[in-house]
Amino acid sequence: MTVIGIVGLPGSGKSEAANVAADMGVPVVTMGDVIRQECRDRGLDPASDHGRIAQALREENGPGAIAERSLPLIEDELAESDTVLVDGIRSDVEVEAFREAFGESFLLIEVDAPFELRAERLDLRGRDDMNDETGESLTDRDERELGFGMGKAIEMADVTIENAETLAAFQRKVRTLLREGAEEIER
Ligand SMILES: Nc1ncnc2c1ncn2[C@@H]1O[C@H](COP(=O)(O)OP(=O)(O)OP(=O)(O)O)[C@@H](O)[C@H]1O
Repeated sequence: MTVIGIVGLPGSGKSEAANVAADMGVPVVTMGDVIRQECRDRGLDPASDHGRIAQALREENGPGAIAERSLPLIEDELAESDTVLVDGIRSDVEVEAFREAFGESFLLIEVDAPFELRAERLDLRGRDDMNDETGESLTDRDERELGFGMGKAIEMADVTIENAETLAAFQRKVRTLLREGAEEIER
């Protein structure tokens, strides 16, 4: 059994790593789904209330709340598949929740790409890499994510995958790591 978590700054390539897993038949549990479900349970619209409900869940049930609520979803997938990938980890507290639940079977992967490449890939060009739709610059977004504890989560990673070359090269690295990581833990 292997549970693989993915961390990295905005635009580093976390979703692309999850896509590789899905293409390999590895189920992907997205922690955002927990928040979207909670929005619906509270009669709210996930599109507009996602951020507020994520914050409310953490305030009401502690900083590990979203990780805790994703555990049953992961366990359901583990009933069918030896490896499951978890996308959406935002903090060290969440990493600790997964380490507690899965012990040595939890492998944390960091995806890393330089700021300029992340800005380019997120199509944020011009002054201070501002996103015209949200009015938030990539610098601000990085700071917001680091404020949640993403920096500490990244420091806890077991493996780093660099994503500074082509998408095909990155996909190859992720495929290799998904295969080798699983084998290593089974040994
Ligand atoms: N090596 C690469 N070459 C070119 N484009 C890439 C590469 N890696 C990722 N991208 C593209 O960059 C964008 C950001 O990648 P992705 O969505 O995987 O990042 P993320 O870490 O999930 O970001 P976020 O935190 O914003 O959800 C996507 O459009 C993706 O297709």
